[in-house]
Amino acid sequence: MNLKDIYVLRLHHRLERDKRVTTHVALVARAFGAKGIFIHGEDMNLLKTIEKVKANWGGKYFSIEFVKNPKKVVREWRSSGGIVVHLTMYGIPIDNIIEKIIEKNTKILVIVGSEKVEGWYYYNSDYNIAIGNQPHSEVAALAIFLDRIYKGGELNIQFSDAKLSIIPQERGKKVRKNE
Ligand SMILES: C[S@@+](CC[C@H](N)C(=O)[O-])C[C@H]1O[C@@H](n2cnc3c(N)ncnc32)[C@H](O)[C@@H]1O
Repeated sequence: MNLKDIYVLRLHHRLERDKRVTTHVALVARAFGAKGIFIHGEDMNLLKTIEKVKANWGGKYFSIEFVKNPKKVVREWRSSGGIVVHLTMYGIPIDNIIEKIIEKNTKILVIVGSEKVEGWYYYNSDYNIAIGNQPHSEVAALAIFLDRIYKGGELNIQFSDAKLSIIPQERGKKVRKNE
């Protein structure tokens, strides 16, 4: 599967409160076909966790960048020709817009929030997209967005640099060590 130029911007990572959720956002981003993540904040434990996953399971290209100014990331993304998608329960249903986004065939920055998201992001994103209009989770929203973009193909991602690969089993666990 060819990966698209998709990056995630995780807003407002609070060290203690969000450490697990932001880690899960990054894990989903890598596993389901994003090329990297910008995290508003800094968290060296998160970095260590994701680097360890990359070292064992592959995807060394997957980038993690901690940023102090997420608005600058959005501005620069748009001025370099990419589109910005903000995932929010207040947005337009994904089914109404996904084909248009796929057709644009350009790089995508996907914004997910943590606590209340500032109005600025609603007005400076190209699309405010709802994954259903109920409140749920940034992890679920990102997973479903990537799944719609790749139409399910992301579930078959193979990382050519993986040291470990799973051999699927009906029961039990089988892991192969790659040369
Ligand atoms: C726990 S929610 C908090 C939302 C916050 N109350 C707000 O006003 O934006 C954290 C993030 O999950 C994502 N999210 C939650 N429900 C969503 C939905 N139905 N559709 C799209 N994204 C959603 C959004 O990115 C949101 O910023």
